[in-house]
Amino acid sequence: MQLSLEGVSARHPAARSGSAAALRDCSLQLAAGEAVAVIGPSGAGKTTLLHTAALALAPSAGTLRLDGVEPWALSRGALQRQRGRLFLAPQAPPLPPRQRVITAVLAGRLPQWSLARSLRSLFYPVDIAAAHAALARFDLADKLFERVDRLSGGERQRVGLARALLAPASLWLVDEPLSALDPTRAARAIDTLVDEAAARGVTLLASLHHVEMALSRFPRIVGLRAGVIEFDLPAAEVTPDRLARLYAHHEDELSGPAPEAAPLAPPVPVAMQCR
Ligand SMILES: Nc1ncnc2c1ncn2[C@@H]1O[C@H](COP(=O)(O)OP(=O)(O)OP(=O)(O)O)[C@@H](O)[C@H]1O
Repeated sequence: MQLSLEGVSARHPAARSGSAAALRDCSLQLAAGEAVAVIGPSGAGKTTLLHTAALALAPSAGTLRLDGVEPWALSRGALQRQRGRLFLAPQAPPLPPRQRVITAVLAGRLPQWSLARSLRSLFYPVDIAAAHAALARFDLADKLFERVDRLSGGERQRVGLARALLAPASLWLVDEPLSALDPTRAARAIDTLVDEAAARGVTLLASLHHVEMALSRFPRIVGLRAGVIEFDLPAAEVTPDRLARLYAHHEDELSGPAPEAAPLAPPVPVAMQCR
């Protein structure tokens, strides 16, 4: 899927109406199948950008297009269908605590299921093999029937990512997928996401705190600071000098969060595919 933002401004998903824009005059084009990482210091607007691209948040100015279509100009039903073509993995996946992992992962399929099938799957999970395979890609196959509230923060985060592999989406928007993962799991998780997106021809836009991981895994890097795109470059052209300017006064964030030490951000409201 192609994603196009032209002069887009937006408020943070948890902000009250009337508050200042967290994303300002942002223009960005992603071709179908492209993989792009967004980096920048805390508060730069990465979450706001991803939620805007995911149609969870209407721009306060500018134009957003998906495959040339302006979703916010469509009827409510058509907008909802466009949302069904996207997958947003928030920093803290909104997983109901008593839910089984299999149900949480199969929820990725909701946009393509009828109401009857969705309800049936709550009690008699369908496509157990697909859920198992998706979890296996994130080293969680043994957690298939575990309850979500018995998982660690890192495991919950990986369950949220495994959902992408079941979603009927052609654009994945992944917000800091590594914050609760140790370095080895973080590398495996990001490799899985990038590889699976490439294999499926899915467009991938991911925000990452871990700059080295972004530069080594993504061909194109967008640097965001104070709601403004500072650079949009091939990874090889993101020099230490550019990074120093992007992270000025936030130098401690340049090496990424300490593994396992970084708490998950509190969930922000997300427009979910619920029936
Ligand atoms: N709950 C809130 N209400 C209003 N404004 C907020 C709220 N949370 C954040 N903001 C504003 O939105 C800006 C962008 O926040 P956003 O979460 O999009 O940045 P980010 O780059 O994802 O940060 P982080 O890396 O810490 O997750 C912040 O600098 C702040 O000004």
